[in-house]
Amino acid sequence: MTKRMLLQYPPELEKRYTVKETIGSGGFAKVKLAIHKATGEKVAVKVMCKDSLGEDLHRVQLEIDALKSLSHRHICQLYEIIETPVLFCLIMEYAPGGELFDYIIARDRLKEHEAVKFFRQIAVAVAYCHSKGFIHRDLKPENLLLDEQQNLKLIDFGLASKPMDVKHQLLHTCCGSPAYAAPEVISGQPYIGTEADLWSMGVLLYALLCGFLPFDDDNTATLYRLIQEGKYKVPDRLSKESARLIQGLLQVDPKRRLTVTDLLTHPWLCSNDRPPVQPYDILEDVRMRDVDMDVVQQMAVHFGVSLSDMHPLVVNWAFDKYTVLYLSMLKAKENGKIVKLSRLW
Ligand SMILES: O=C(Nc1ccc2c(c1)CNCC2)c1ccc(F)cc1
Repeated sequence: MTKRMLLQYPPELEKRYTVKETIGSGGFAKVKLAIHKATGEKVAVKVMCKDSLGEDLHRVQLEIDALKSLSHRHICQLYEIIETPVLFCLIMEYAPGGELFDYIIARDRLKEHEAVKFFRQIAVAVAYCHSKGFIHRDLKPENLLLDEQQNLKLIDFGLASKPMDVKHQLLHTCCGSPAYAAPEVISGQPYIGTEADLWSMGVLLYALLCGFLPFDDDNTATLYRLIQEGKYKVPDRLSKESARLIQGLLQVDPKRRLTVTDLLTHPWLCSNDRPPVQPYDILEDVRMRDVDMDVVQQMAVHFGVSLSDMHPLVVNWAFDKYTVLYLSMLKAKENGKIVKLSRLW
């Protein structure tokens, strides 16, 4: 991060948000907590400095394209994009529970029933991404956040890819975190992204249930060998069903590996009289639902325009100040909060 960036945020950001402390910093991004002034709602602002992105600049475009296309209860919602000649600012849904990684560490490991709850959420989110033609390619507990209801939100599509044919198009880039990377990814062979994501989910499930990684070594070459051998210890305390699911995902041969459809119908996910995982309902995509005209009416008063002028600005879904206001108002409403918008004029 350059010093310069910390001193000045875009006026567009300062005008409508009160930027607070840093809540995360990854490779080429810093995440700040911010308050959306109009609604008082907390948001996360992912700030990326263009000139320090270098060849990663295209990854930001990939992440933006992915986030614009994805709308799901277990994917962190994009609210607004503010771009300047030097910065990208992605205003995202805030997840107050922080990273699943910290949640596991704090408990050493999860009890089976809690792992099932979380893993079902991850499985439906990944199935939805794949159905929309996106591969995540960096599935790990650090990229899964907890919201106020302790439900998971998937973040960080910075390594995502959208091959033309998500099921068959071969990918070549070796990326993601080594410990979660599939054997075919680290061996540099062309690979199918969906299959690689399913391997990562096997590593993730193992980490949830055991509190440590199946393949781990400080020496990267050794770690790669362990992954390619695909041999790992299964602690005795794991149930047979969960061990079988992990085995189905951690198949070195991607053609023998479970698919996300196998996953969604696996006994371990559909066990203990759990209802079968609901197929994605397109009404989950807020853009497919009827517009909440009460919210649009409040927005029209706020901006001092007519309802008929306000409506097209909302359904335009430009991820601008209208999108963030509409989505923040909906979220506040869902959480039972009454938001009184002040008049801007
Ligand atoms: O909400 C986020 N992070 C977050 C939120 C709360 C807390 C943390 C991170 C970490 N410390 C505990 C509290 C967040 C949201 C979107 C995103 F792209 C990246 C991060």
